[in-house]
Amino acid sequence: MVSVAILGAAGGIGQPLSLLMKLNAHVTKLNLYDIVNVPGVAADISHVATNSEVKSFLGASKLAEAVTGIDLAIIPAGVPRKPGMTRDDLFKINAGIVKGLIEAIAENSPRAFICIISNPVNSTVPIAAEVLKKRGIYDPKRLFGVTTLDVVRASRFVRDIRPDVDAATLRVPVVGGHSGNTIVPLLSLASTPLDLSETEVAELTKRIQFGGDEVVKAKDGAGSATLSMAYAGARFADSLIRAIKGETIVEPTFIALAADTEGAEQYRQLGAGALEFFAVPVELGPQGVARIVPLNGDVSSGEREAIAVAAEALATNISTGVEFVSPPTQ
Ligand SMILES: NC(=O)c1ccc[n+]([C@@H]2O[C@H](COP(=O)([O-])OP(=O)(O)OC[C@H]3O[C@@H](n4cnc5c(N)ncnc54)[C@H](O)[C@@H]3O)[C@@H](O)[C@H]2O)c1
Ligand SMILES: O=C(O)C[C@H](O)C(=O)O
Repeated sequence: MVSVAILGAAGGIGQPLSLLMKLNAHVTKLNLYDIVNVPGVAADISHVATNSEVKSFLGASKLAEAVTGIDLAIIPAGVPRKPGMTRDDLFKINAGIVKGLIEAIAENSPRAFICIISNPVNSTVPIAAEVLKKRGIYDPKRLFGVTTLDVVRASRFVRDIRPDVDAATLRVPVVGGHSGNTIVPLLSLASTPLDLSETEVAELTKRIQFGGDEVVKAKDGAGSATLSMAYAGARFADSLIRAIKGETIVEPTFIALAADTEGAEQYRQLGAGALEFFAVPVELGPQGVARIVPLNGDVSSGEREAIAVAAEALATNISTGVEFVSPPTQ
C-alpha cells in the first residue's frame, strides 16, 4: 500500500508524471492536486488499467484532504522559466507556493516523504526544511530535492559523443545543486571509464550544467523541460518507493548533509564545507536516506574547482530559502 500525492498535477510535468505514477504497480492511491484543470486530468488517467485509485483535488479548499494519509508527496507546482530567466527568477512566485504546500503536508501527513521538483530547487528545499523545523517535525532523511534530471542528462549527453556507451545504464555522479554552475558532474568517476579529452570534459560539463536552457530555448516561451522531467521524477519516486519496500537503491539527490553526518564528511572536505544542503549520491532505504554514498575515487582538479564555484553560489541560494521562512532578526 503506497499512497502518493502529486501537487501541481495538471501542469506540464504534473500530467505525464501522474500518468507514470499511475503505471507504477507499487502505488495503490494517487491523489492529484492542482489549482486548475485537475478533474479532467484525474478522470483521464483514472481509466488506465492498473489497480491504483485516482482522486482529483481542485483548489486550496481541497489541499488538506489531498495530502491526508499519504506516504509520499511529489511537488512540481509552480511557474517554469521563459527564455532569458534564471531559476532564481522563479523564487518570487514559487517560494510561497512551496511553503504553503509543505505547511499542508506538515499538518496532515507529518511523516510523508517529500520530493521537491519546483524551482529553484536550491532554495525551495531549504524553504521546506525550515517550515518543517518550525513545526518540530523535520526529518532530514525524508526530504529530497529532485536532481535526477541532471544525472539523466549526463548519461544521455555522454552517449552523444561516445555512441558505444549505454545511456540507460551509465551512471555519472552529479553533486552540488540544481542550477547552472551549481550542477557539478563528476565525469572522471563515471561508472564506465570514459577517457575524455580536456575539451570534451569542459564541453560536456557545460552542457550538463545548462541542459535546461536548451529546452527553455527550444520551447521558446512555452516553458521548460516537462517530459524528460516527468521521466526523471518518476524514476526517483520509483526508487524511493522500492527502497521503502526494502530494496537498496542509489540515486543522487539534493538533501541535508545532516541526514548522514558521517557520510557527508567526504563531500564537506571536497568543498561542500559547512553547507546545509548538497546534492550527493544517496543510498535510499525504508526510512528515506540510509546513507550518503562515498565517491569511488579521486575527483580531478577541475572538478574540485567546479565544486568550489558551486558551493559559493549554493550558500546564497540556501540562505535565500531559509530567510524566506525565518527572516534574520536585526
Ligand atoms: N527539478 C527539476 O529538475 C525541474 C525540471 C523541470 C522543471 N522544474 C520546475 O518544475 C516547476 C513546474 O514546471 P511545469 O513545466 O510543470 O510548469 P507548469 O506551469 O506547466 O505547471 C505548473 C502547475 O503548477 C500548478 N500550480 C501553481 N500554483 C499551485 C499551487 N499553489 N498549488 C498547486 N498547484 C499549483 C499550476 O496550476 C500548473 O498546473 C517549475 O518551477 C519548473 O522550473 C524542475
Ligand atoms: O531549466 C529549467 O528551468 C527547468 C529545469 O530545472 C531543468 O533543468 O530542465
